[in-house]
Amino acid sequence: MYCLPPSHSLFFTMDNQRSMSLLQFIGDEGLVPSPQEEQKRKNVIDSLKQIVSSWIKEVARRHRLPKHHIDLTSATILTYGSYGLRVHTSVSDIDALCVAPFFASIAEDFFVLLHRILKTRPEVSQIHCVKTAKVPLMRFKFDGISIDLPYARLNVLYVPENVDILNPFFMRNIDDTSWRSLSGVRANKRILQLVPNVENFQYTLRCLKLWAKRRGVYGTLLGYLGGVHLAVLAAYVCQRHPDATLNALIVNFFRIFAFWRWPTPVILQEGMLLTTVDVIDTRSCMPIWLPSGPYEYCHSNITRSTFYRIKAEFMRGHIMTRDILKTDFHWDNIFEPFPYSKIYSRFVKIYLSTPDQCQLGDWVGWVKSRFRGFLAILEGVEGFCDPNPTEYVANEKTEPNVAFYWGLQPSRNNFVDIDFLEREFMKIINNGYECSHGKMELSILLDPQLPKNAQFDDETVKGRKTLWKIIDHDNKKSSQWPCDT
Ligand SMILES: Nc1ncnc2c1ncn2[C@@H]1O[C@H](COP(=O)(O)OP(=O)(O)OP(=O)(O)O)[C@@H](O)[C@H]1O
Ligand SMILES: [Mg+2]
Ligand SMILES: [Mg+2]
Repeated sequence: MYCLPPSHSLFFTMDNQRSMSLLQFIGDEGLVPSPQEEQKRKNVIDSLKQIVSSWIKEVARRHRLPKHHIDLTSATILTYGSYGLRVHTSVSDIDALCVAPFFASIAEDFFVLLHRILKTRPEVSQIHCVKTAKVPLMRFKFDGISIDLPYARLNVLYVPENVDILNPFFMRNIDDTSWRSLSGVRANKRILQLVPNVENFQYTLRCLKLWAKRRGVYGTLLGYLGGVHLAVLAAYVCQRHPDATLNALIVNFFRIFAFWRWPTPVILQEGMLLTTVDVIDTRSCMPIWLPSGPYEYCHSNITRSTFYRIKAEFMRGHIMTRDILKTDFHWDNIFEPFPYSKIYSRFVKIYLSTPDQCQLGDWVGWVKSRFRGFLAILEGVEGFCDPNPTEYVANEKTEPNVAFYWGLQPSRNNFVDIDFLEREFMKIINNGYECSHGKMELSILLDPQLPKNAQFDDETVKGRKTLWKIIDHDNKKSSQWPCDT
């Protein structure tokens, strides 16, 4: 238990020092966007609000609503995700929910008309629709910033600009898709209401997101933790330690979750709303409550292997942070990139390419959205697999490409029926894909066969090698949630 004897001033000094050096570390890492970057994001959101305001008038006209209804009607944009929690970095996406009145349909008015309007805007590029996901959305760049734009309809004619979607009035008789789309906004709002000190929570979450990315355990599509999972875990620690410093919150995070008795669900305290008997989520080995409704859980693709990896990382964090008097303590070590090439001697390489650069994003995004199925097959064959979320690009190849290297355990005979794996994975990929196909090749590599200059561990990352480069995970990712049908 991280508990300080009040008289022990050395503990307080060390605790404060570590908090200060962590704040310094966050600053040095450039995690917090500059005021200019923030202003750019605000401008983008204002523009989106204007676009949906005039779009909804046009929709009302097309539906032949009476003139006074057309004058009255309105739609808005609500931000959520890491931007809504104010824990985004300069390369994070903006998760922006379009909320409109009941008469604007998702199939025609949102995915056709609004799509057309957005497509003609000079600021918009790379726009595409993800219609078959649990949370259907449009994804595009606006002035270079990635936007996820899902859609919800409320049973009203006029949606106030800052509509309070925690108010049951607005949630009456809404359809399932709208409910799911609204749950991200609702969850964010509840989290911010439930934490005792929002600023402490935000700093803690920023640190945890960086830690999870560096340690290779960030990304729902790969079976790891997403931003929303970490937000709830961070909020849980903040609730239990309302007066703790930043250092103490991080220390407590590792301590609590290193010893958590999964699958006991992580549930934020909020009065007597929940009874654990009612809400146990039996499908996930790491159930984390989504605070948008009493029976909702964060969606998760965690597998046996990734569960093991995440738990090992919690324990590593605990062991490294538990001793407040440790003299050679440096935050750099906690956030050290996971050294794949030192840990694993075998890898499965997933190589994806397209003839054309502009097809690559869609192809890679789709294949990533099918990783869950491939992971299950690979785990069945190999027993264990560590899906390193980092995307690498082979610059020596002429075709646009992305490669993944997932760690495998040593095997006695090293035989893997790669053709079988490739066939099975292709079956999963082919199911439902409508755009033009790229190439997908699987191979098994032993450690010495890794591309010499790939940035696999901390030393090479610091070495800034040029032949292979890492695509920034934030920048290049396709959202974990929407593709996950
Ligand atoms: N697995 C999930 N289960 C439930 N809700 C999810 C899940 N993944 C995403 N969401 C919802 O969508 C929002 C945006 O997801 P997104 O993938 O953009 O992550 P994020 O929290 O914004 O972090 P990042 O900074 O990586 O974008 C989340 O905050 C959450 O409300
Ligand atoms: Mg996001
Ligand atoms: Mg997103």
